Amino acid sequence: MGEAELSLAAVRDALVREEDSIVFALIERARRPRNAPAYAPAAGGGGGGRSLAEFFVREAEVLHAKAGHYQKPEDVPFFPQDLLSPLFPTKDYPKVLHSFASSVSVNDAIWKMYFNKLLPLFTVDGDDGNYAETVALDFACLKALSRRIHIGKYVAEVKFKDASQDYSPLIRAKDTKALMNLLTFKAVEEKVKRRVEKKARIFGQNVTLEDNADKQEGNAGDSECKVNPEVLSKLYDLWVMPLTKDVEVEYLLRRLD
Ligand SMILES: O=C(O)C(=O)C[C@]1(C(=O)O)C=C[C@@H](O)C=C1
Repeated sequence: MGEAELSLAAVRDALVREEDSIVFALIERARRPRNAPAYAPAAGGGGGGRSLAEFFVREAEVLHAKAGHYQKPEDVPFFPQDLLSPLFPTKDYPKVLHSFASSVSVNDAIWKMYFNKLLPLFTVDGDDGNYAETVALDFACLKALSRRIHIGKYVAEVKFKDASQDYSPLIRAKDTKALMNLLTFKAVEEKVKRRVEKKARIFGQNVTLEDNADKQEGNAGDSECKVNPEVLSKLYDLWVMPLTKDVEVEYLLRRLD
């Protein structure tokens, strides 16, 4: 995101676009059952006692970093300590955020939320043995969620630039609660929840060529959807938006350093 694109409308558009990636990633993961053994600490097998899921994400991030990923402040690795510099030339992205922006991360909270709370809500109990495919799908979900949530850094920068006279005293006073209130727009949050639920309903239905007046796009019953639309609204309400706001506050608290 460059300086010219840095307006609240543009950043909110970026958040809207990320909703599609999150909904599709969840739909893909929901094709597989829970597959609990993929998350249990593994004895042997080259994972050093880690679960297959953790092993996969660590190794995938090493590859992604070598290829030049994680250069932008919104692309935050889950295991930054393992990463090497890119092996290929990377583009210099315009630096529109404060220099500490890359170190703002809530990925530990995203990791716990995804595996402990979200996964049981949208996958069915069961084990089909497709563990490698399953953890690759988890990685896609984690990446999409993390990216969306860390775009909060840009939201915070725009809000600060637009009203630095309101934010600066709260930042100096380290008043986390007042900062949280100032950056919260309840009406926007309601719209976001309704929109993601609708996207899950539309993207998650089976599309056929049969002419059936009861089943026009957007009218599929929730039980026919590949991911229950209410899970999306809950995910955003309980975790995605609160974590985005945590990123915003964390960024703002250091904005005057
Ligand atoms: O759109 C904003 O103003 C944001 O800060 C983003 C967001 C969100 O996560 O979607 C978070 C806080 C606001 O209350 C509304 C929405």
